Amino acid sequence: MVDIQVPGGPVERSAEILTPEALEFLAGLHERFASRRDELVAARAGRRAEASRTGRLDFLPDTRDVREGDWRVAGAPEDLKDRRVEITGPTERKMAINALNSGARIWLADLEDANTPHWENVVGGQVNLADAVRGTIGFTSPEGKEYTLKPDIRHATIVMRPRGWHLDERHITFDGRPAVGALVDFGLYFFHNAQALLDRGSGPYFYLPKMESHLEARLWNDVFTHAEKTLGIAHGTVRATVLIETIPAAFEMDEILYELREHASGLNAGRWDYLFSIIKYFRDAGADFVLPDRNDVTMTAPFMRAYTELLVRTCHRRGAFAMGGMAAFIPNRRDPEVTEKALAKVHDDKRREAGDGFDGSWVAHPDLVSICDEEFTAVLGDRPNQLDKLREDVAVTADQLLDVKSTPGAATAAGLRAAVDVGVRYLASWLGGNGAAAIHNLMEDAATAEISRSQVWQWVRNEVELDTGATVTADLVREQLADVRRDLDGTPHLDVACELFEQVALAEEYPDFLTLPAYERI
Ligand SMILES: CC(=O)SCCNC(=O)CCNC(=O)[C@H](O)C(C)(C)COP(=O)(O)OP(=O)(O)OC[C@H]1O[C@@H](n2cnc3c(N)ncnc32)[C@H](O)[C@@H]1OP(=O)(O)O
Ligand SMILES: O=CC(=O)O
Ligand SMILES: [Mg+2]
Repeated sequence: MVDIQVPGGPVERSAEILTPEALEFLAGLHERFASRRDELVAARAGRRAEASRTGRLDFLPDTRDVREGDWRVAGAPEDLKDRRVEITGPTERKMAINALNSGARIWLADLEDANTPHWENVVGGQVNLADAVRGTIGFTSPEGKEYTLKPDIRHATIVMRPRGWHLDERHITFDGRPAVGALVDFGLYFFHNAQALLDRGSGPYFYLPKMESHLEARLWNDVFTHAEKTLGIAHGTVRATVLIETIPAAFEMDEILYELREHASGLNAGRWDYLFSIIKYFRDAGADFVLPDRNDVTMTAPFMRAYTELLVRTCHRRGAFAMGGMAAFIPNRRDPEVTEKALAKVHDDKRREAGDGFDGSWVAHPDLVSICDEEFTAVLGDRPNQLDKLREDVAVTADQLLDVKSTPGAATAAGLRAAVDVGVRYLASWLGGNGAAAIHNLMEDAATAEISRSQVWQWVRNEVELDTGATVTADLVREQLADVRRDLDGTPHLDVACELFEQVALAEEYPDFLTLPAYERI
């Protein structure tokens, strides 16, 4: 008998979610899969160190048969055939309703980049998802505004994103060991909703983040198969879209789809974590891997083009959906000038993706749904997707995926200041329970904040010279941090945010994820 404890204690409506049966189901997942997860996460460091030492990664020789073989992923269920617009957002109650009502085809219900895993958010997110699945979700704002699902419209199909493999959930323990965050998020959602979703003509659909190898995808596939069998749900009911958002995963797109082929729906070009991963992977590999200011690195940089072209090519060859990523520009309903610029940038981004062959893309805000829809509809016409656009013209090499040094742009003092400023502001927001925030009119979340702090770490390590002639040193960063702290005086959680920023941007030993030390502080 596994000893199941919930040190997180009761929160609003937790009794509906943390039922004895649901906890037993989680214990079963934990027993079967937690140690494999530990081994896979531990294996990441060795591969990373070797890539950094050699400055190389390559397609795997052992899986050539998979890359060259003729196989396809499972067909799409009806409500995943048209994915031209997907709105992402946290599972907070009001935003959940707004997302479902937004006109987007899909709502990526995010327990990951956009979520702080406060226990209230973890459980509250599951409460909101269960109500959303059943169509009963409602909310009254403190100002008295009523939110309900609009009648007579198609509500967005729910695709839930659990945490990545690296995070624990310490508010549930099994034999004294913290639960695996990803298994808690997946397990609770699947346990409570898989059958209810099927009864409504949908299904249990997932986005899978931050994987670094096809073996991690195999683990997810085994989790799905076990969960389906345990609850008597037909094998192959789950559909998963995998974010290709780490540099090693870009070398294993075929293999990842192959492992999940009975459950796979597609791949997504998660551009922000991808940039973070490249910096992280090659942070100590020398000047060839040093990127310019974050805002200079656009999707037209050669290495980003190589990545997205390869993703579309790989997906369509396998009958899988190729999903575009997030333009970080967001409108500001109080500032028409900001809004106009944001809309133009998002138009450009979605137009490029639709032209490249993507089947749909992400938006961060309801006011952007119509733009993404317009750009994809202009290319798709009456077709629900463009899986038939095979992109046989594309041939991408390892060198192209790793060609960071051809990225135009410069490392500037303003860029350094922005990285410190955004990093601290985001951490303060995250600590307060908001994992996504509008900062200087850009959407910031865990992935974009990872770029900021990793870039600072890399610039210090490589003694990068800025446009002003100054060399980036830990002392220079500390000066910037002191300025930012003065600017933000009075911001909730500022002291801890600054301490954390210093830790994740300047520690000699680079922390793998900023959310790991940050989780210790909530
Ligand atoms: C790298 C990646 O992983 S990207 C995916 C993860 N990131 C995300 O999902 C971020 C999603 N976006 C957001 O969280 C928000 O848009 C933010 C935090 C960036 C900005 O939010 P706000 O400051 O509230 O924006 P704003 O004030 O313009 O919102 C206007 C309305 O739109 C709603 N809204 C804004 N974004 C969303 C969204 N993504 N989903 C649903 N509703 C939304 C707000 O709740 C608000 O509703 P109301 O008028 O009923 O009060
Ligand atoms: O999850 C998406 C990303 O860009 O990161
Ligand atoms: Mg991401």
